[in-house]
Amino acid sequence: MSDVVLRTRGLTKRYGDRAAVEDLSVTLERGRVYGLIGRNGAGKTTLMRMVCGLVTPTQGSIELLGDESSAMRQADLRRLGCLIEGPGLNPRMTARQNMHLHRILRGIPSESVESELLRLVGLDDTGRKRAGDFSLGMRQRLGIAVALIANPELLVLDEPINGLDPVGVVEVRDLIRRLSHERGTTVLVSSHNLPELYQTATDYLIVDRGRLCESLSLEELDVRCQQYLLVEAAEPARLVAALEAMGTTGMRVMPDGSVRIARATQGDDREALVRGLVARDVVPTTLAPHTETLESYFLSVIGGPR
Ligand SMILES: Nc1ncnc2c1ncn2[C@@H]1O[C@H](COP(=O)(O)OP(=O)(O)OP(=O)(O)O)[C@@H](O)[C@H]1O
Repeated sequence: MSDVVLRTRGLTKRYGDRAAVEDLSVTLERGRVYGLIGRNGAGKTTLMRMVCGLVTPTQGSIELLGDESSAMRQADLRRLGCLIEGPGLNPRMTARQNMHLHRILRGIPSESVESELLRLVGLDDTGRKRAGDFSLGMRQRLGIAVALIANPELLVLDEPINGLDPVGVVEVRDLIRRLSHERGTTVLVSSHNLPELYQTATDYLIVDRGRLCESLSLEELDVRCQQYLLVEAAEPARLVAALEAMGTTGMRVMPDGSVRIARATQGDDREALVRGLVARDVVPTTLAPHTETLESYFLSVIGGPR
């Protein structure tokens, strides 16, 4: 069985002459949790809507579970569950009745799936309480249970923790983790809460202005988020040339012209660094140790706040 669950190639969605998503190619593998990161309007929801067949791409292709077609077939979409822009629940129905309704609508014969999923999301003891009286966290979990009704291999969640209190956030996080660990479900989840995403995702997709800026695993992120020395000078190009001439390793030039030097590779001989730069007629205006977080890494990739 292939480990690739979803592959997009050159995926583009234009509204008028504006591209919401442009030439975006990603590969999602089985059992991994992909955190989709981008500022407001970056194209996250549009990408998710295309993946879920809710919006037709202007260009490019989506291959779901090895099956490629510009308009994905209904059978493929059954293997995909999504929670985009709030769960489609009937507020007058109980959790069980909502599950029952969606099971019948999706044509799933096995009734036992209702109890099984309600147990999985921790809503098996809500009895006669109606969904309209649930907390936001309970509603989100019920929405996820509904999205899971056809036992999908890919689950797409657009900002599932938006508006949740800390308890609700932990509940959704635990649920996502369990789904990937215990069921091998692949999850694509967007969030603006980067510290939370850091605890949930195994991989990160950073998008900006509709384009994929970077795709990296948690392990790669951790390597990059190690401690580093931030070096800045009045003329970034001369700074970089001087550092290269000094044989500096583990160096990363940022969009703002600053340079990050991984301390693991270069050590922490700041004095030698200053001497080397000054000898090459470059005076560092900043030379300071830093530790990167997912948040600062994200900002460094997209070029900082606009
Ligand atoms: N139906 C539509 N018609 C016209 N423009 C749209 C439509 N849907 C999205 N857009 C535009 O596409 C761009 C990307 O929007 P999208 O909702 O995908 O971003 P996002 O990353 O999900 O943002 P947010 O984090 O605020 O939810 C935005 O400029 C938005 O205005």
